[in-house]
Amino acid sequence: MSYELDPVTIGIVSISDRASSGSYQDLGLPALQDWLTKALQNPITFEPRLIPDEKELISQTLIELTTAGCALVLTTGGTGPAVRDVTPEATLAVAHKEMPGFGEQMRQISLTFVPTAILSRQVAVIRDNTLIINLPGQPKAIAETLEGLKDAEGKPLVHGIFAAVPYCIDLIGGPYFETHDGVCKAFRPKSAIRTQ
Ligand SMILES: Nc1ncnc2c1ncn2[C@@H]1O[C@H](COP(=O)(O)OP(=O)(O)OP(=O)(O)O)[C@@H](O)[C@H]1O
Ligand SMILES: Nc1nc2c(c(=O)[nH]1)N[C@H]1C(S)=C(S)[C@@H](COP(=O)(O)O)O[C@H]1N2
Repeated sequence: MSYELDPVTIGIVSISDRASSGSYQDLGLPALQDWLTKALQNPITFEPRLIPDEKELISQTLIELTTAGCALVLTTGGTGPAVRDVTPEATLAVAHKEMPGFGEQMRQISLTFVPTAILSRQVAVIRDNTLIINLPGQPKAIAETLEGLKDAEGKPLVHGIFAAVPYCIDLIGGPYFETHDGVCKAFRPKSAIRTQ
């Protein structure tokens, strides 16, 4: 590689009534940060937020992170059918464009792990130059949905959603995300691959 890696700012948002009030330890932010640090070659600045399941607060937080220059915002939690689960509504409220493929693929991946994957209403949207993606709240679901399912030799059986994230960010005018192929191979058309 003969070029400098772009620095990237990533918002990570854990949405949980109990973790944000201290009833249990938040495992969402560490899981997001660990996976992204493992998967990306770029220098990363994280913007972490731990908030309760309040629609207005979630929307405000997403707007704030978009304005702060995050190319990517990943949320975890609050995507289910329970009364307090409002993350998809809060995300759609700040959307300029919907990206339904991410939610469809995540449910597809998660169904290989748990039959209740169909209960997750997760969405992905674009606001200005930021891609915002909802992940389920179970901390283990974070790596599962981002990375997908691999066989014993590490060959992908179901592609994780992160494979499509770098090219999406290229298309909305963000920094060039470079992954570690062993964790997650980013897919780009040949014409979009940076060589210098
Ligand atoms: N931030 C978190 N840290 C640790 N575990 C979590 C977190 N968020 C969710 N979980 C676990 O995943 C389960 C499903 O997540 P979900 O988002 O549906 O939470 P919940 O049951 O609505 O409660 P809460 O919002 O208080 O976390 C939780 O019951 C909890 O066991
Ligand atoms: N990969 C994966 N996806 C998953 C799960 C899981 O354990 N692993 N849990 C499911 C369950 S039980 C629910 S209710 C929905 C919504 O979860 P959330 O409200 O925590 O976001 O995500 C689903 N998706």
